[in-house]
Amino acid sequence: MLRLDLANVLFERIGPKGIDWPSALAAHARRLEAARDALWQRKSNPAEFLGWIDVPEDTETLRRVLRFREAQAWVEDLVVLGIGGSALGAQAVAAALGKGPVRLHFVDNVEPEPILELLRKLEPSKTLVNVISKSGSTAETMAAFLAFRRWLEDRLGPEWKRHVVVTTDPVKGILRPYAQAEGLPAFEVPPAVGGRFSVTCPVGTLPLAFAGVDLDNLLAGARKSNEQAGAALEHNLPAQTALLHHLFSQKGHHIVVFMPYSTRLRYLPDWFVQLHDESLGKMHDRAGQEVRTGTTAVRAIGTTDQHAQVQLFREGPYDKLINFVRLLSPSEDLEIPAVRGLEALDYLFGKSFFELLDAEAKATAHALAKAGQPNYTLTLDKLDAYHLGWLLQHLMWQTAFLGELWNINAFDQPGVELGKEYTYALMGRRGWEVLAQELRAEGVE
Ligand SMILES: O=P(O)(O)OC[C@H]1O[C@](O)(CO)[C@@H](O)[C@@H]1O
Repeated sequence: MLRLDLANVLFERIGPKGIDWPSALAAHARRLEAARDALWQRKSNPAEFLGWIDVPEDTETLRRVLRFREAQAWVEDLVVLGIGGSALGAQAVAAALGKGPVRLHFVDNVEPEPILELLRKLEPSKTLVNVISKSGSTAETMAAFLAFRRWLEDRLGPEWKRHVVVTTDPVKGILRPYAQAEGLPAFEVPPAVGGRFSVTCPVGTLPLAFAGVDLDNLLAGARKSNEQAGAALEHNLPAQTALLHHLFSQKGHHIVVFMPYSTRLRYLPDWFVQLHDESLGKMHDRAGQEVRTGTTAVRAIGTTDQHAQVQLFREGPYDKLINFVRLLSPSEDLEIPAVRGLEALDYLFGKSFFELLDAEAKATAHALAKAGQPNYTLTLDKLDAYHLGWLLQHLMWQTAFLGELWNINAFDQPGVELGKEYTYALMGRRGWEVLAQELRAEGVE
């Protein structure tokens, strides 16, 4: 189960900063129901970018992915060339559930030193490169592809083609025709699925197949979230958490801390940050009015960040809503041993590490509540593919519901374009000479 514990957002627990949940839910019932119905109705229209709702149903594509993985038994290292939504989902799930033996590497930056370090370490004949770009135009990913393709060809000759697999849009961009011309295997990012919503399609499943993740259960978990997202409000978890975010943003809580108590989930906040920020930080609403929506997602990991950020979360401004994620059981546990001479630590003797982790999560949530800092907890029975798939899809639904509540398009990202265009100009790309001149006049060269 994925459950919501909202005790620490209620008046009774956190005082005047809190909410009266039953009344809030009743007051927003019609809006939330309208949002739910609108999302389900619009999903068949590709222009709405709601294709991620149906992707977990597509077990046929998953079978193709798994067959491809089985046919590449020789792979020892898989290098993912992708950025943002084309890397973060697979990275988060692989860190949480990856079993090996294939080692995964994510190249999502263009800093030369780490790329060189990786290239020096890899054995080309045992390496498969998965270039992932929906648009096929992202400079970082394309630069990495040019470098890895050359590296493979220099070392393997014409054999390099066995070592590349492409994941891109079925028609748009330059990667699809290139893959066809070179005879490279290629998988699709469905046109109606944006990068940050793509973890359950081959963008995520192909690398995760090499990481040994139980993908049938990952998709089954995502389908469970779909079931909830279509349900009546009292069972509709994403509608409820979206409402929490909406209510607290209205109260001036413009920061959302996403804090799983798990090192295995250490990359999940990175995935959430892109999902949340790129989807919800918008200048205009659907009617074209300037609205400047959004709350800023912040990454944190429990218990680690108790010793870095919790001071601020407790005593700093009342501008945050903290979303804890807590596991209810460990996959394995370790006893903390008793040691003579260290009796001052006897409160730990004989307890387990999981007990300590759990106590710290509850203690921190309550300490924040005592200070009037609103926080809620999503609990997962355990960390497995099913529950993680459920959580990922839940967070996508939450984002979609918030987009509806704020009347914005949660599925585009116009704000990143100008920076890309300036980069083209600075790099001397053909066709961008005028912009390059403008930049020079503005002192940017
Ligand atoms: O898959 P692509 O097209 O390379 O895009 C990578 C990322 O770049 C963005 O388009 C914008 O930064 C993200 O939305 C996306 O996840």
